[in-house]
Amino acid sequence: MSGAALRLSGIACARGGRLLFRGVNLTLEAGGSALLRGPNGVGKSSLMRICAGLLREAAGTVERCGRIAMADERLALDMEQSLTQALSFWARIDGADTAALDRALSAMALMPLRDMPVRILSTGQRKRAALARVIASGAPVWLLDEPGNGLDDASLALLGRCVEEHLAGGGIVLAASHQPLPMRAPVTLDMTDYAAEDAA
Ligand SMILES: Nc1ncnc2c1ncn2[C@@H]1O[C@H](COP(=O)(O)OP(=O)(O)OP(=O)(O)O)[C@@H](O)[C@H]1O
Repeated sequence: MSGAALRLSGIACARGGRLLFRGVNLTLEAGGSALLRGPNGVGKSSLMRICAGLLREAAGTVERCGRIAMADERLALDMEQSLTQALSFWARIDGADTAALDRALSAMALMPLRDMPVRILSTGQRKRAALARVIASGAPVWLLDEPGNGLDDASLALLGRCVEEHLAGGGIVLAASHQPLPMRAPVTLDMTDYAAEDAA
């Protein structure tokens, strides 16, 4: 994963014709992590989507080196399939092999649930499944939007271990969260510092 990077320069974001924030600069190189903080509606998810290339920036530049995997509130797993089948769909797209998927399932303590239909999984189990997809992808750049939502203490600790291993292997993690996350010394961006005057 050496060579992974995410570089934001002078990023501004407008939604619904309203300028939300501007002037966001952030450079993450291999092994780097950052945490986005700030109140509801300040634009954390919007910035994540700009980083993923899912939303166009109103100004500035985004430089991405390495594939990106994102986990947000959208589960994007087929409810009618078993957890393994649903994750295998993405593993094929991501170019991940069965061993990588099994490692990700184990990392998120999902092995006992692997044959369960996605629709019966609990909130926290679904969140762990979404994280397993990111882990299995092998993408160096992880974008985690509220990854701790619904996770109990044990699952949060699992997430912390996965993040640590990913960073140690030269990966990059950008997370947005209202709750403390088990990340060691991330760069912290308070998005209120970048709020546009006309943002409500
Ligand atoms: N598709 C859209 N069209 C117009 N406005 C939008 C759209 N999506 C989001 N917004 C607005 O953009 C603003 C920022 O939303 P965003 O989800 O980025 O905030 P956030 O900081 O992640 O909030 P939260 O802490 O609640 O998750 C909000 O005011 C929201 O209503």
